[in-house]
Amino acid sequence: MDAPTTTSADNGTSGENGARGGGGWFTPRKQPADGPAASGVEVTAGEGARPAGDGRIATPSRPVASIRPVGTGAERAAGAPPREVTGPRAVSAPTAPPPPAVTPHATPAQPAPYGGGAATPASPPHGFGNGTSPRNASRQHDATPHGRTLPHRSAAPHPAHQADPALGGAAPHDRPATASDRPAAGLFPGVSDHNASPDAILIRRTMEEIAPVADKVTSYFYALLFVRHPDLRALFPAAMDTQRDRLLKALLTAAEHMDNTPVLVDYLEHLGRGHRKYGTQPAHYPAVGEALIGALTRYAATTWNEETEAAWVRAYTTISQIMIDSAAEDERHAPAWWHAEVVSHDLRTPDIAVVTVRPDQPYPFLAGQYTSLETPWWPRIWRHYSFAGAPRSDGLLSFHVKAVPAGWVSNALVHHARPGDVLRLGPPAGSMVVDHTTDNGMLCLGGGTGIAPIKALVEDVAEHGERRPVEVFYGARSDHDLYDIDTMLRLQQSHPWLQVRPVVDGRTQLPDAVLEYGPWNEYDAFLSGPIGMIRSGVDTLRGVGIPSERIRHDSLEELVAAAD
Ligand SMILES: NC(=O)C1=CN([C@@H]2O[C@H](COP(=O)(O)OP(=O)(O)OC[C@H]3O[C@@H](n4cnc5c(N)ncnc54)[C@H](O)[C@@H]3O)[C@@H](O)[C@H]2O)C=CC1
Repeated sequence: MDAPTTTSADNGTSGENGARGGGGWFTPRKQPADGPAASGVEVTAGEGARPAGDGRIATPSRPVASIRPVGTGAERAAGAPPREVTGPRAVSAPTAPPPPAVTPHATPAQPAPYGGGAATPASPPHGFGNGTSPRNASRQHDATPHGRTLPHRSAAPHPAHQADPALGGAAPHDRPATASDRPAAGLFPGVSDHNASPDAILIRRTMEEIAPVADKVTSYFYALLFVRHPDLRALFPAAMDTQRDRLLKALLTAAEHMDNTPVLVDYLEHLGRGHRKYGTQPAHYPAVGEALIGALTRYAATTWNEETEAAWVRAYTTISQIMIDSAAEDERHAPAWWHAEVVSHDLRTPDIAVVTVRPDQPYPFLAGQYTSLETPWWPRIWRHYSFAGAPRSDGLLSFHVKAVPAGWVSNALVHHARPGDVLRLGPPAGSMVVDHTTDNGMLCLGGGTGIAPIKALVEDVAEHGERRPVEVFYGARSDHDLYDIDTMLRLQQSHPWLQVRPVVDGRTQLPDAVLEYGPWNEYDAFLSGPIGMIRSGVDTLRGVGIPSERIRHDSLEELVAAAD
């Protein structure tokens, strides 16, 4: 799953209503000179195109000429000139999968053409705050010959983060809490326009306007993208369902945290690194940016004007640059993905398997993190799975997988994967990790297969030789579903500081079970499991006096995406 947040939340879904699957045709307000009309095709809300014939051509009001790649951060640092890109059509066809989840792309090397001023390294978008590059503001940097900066970064995953009060909870390692992680109270309930930058206000207004037609916006975005760059379509998964939802969520996240530079930069850097496994190249970013602006132009008609467009171009340009730079930096010390051979497959129940793999090269991660995983049966469909153990000396990695109805990846892993099969793994992510700088007690709630990262945390504490109290509540629907209880009880036998309490549904459910024990106000809390459990768990733990910033769990949004 993903970064921790302490907010209670909805299920993180959006854009699911209505027109999914591409109903209708859409008519643009204007027809650009070199858009789909020029190529004789018409954009639909689906994912393809057909020959134009009745004038219903869907494109942005004008080409987004400023959205252009400038190469990798490494190239720029080496003094390489920006690539020659004259407009949307000049972007060369990519050779590998483009960005799945995210939005923006482009780079700040040329003035934005929309009257909003230039988005250049020397003149960063004010939407990111006070004339300071978001990258500059977030951490220490090395100056490059071009005046841009590159962050210091180690090959290892981030250490545990301290809480970020801006999020009301643990700081995100990978992504900040999104609007969808919050109780419904408007699109950006935790955000006020007071003190917001002008660009942030404009962008949020756009997001508010498109929210009711989010699914159409997303479909139209992909239609524009694939019409203009048909070669990109084959590089996305055959089924775009989850993909389409992720776009808007990424936008919401970026928009919500537009003025929270450290949070935004952390999120985008993670996103940039994560996109390497899709084969995303700098040249893909302009293509996506053009499609994004085209879709917003079409569906944010009320709030859209030159000023708003300029704000989006600035924001997108900066967002893209951060992602491109972080990918380039990551490339210096980590592969884009790992191959991992299945070495054992242990079917614990008819629908739960413990799958152990051997990566083809060292895989550094922290206990409590998760990875993204692709099976050979469903190419380009990636799902998140938490590591079910702390790093091992033999380098093996284990995952607990439950096959869920209609879950492509989970069913493949439980019912088809066998020793010898080769999977692909993305980079580690997530910050539900142990803070070894404190000796606070740890209260851990694991529901169902959510026990996997809890087991990893326990092993991590054991390996550090700490004697802090660790209390694990392991929830399951029945005795039979406590598929890993033997392992947990063995750990308890070995470690006097560990208490494991199985909680089988009945008189009480998992979060409520903690009320019979305690006090917990001196504990750090870790929640892992179904979304409903995490939501009610957060409420319960706050209720017993654990401050929000000491409650950690993975992103609810990613948990939704992981649920198949
Ligand atoms: N890092 C993480 O957060 C991880 C999350 N997961 C997620 O955990 C889930 C596990 O699914 P299953 O094994 O089928 O679990 P499940 O649906 O059988 O639930 C397990 C237990 O969680 C508790 N629970 C479930 N829903 C609850 C609710 N609404 N309120 C309070 N307590 C509730 C109950 O005690 C239940 O017995 C999956 O959705 C998976 O994606 C799995 C691994 C890691």
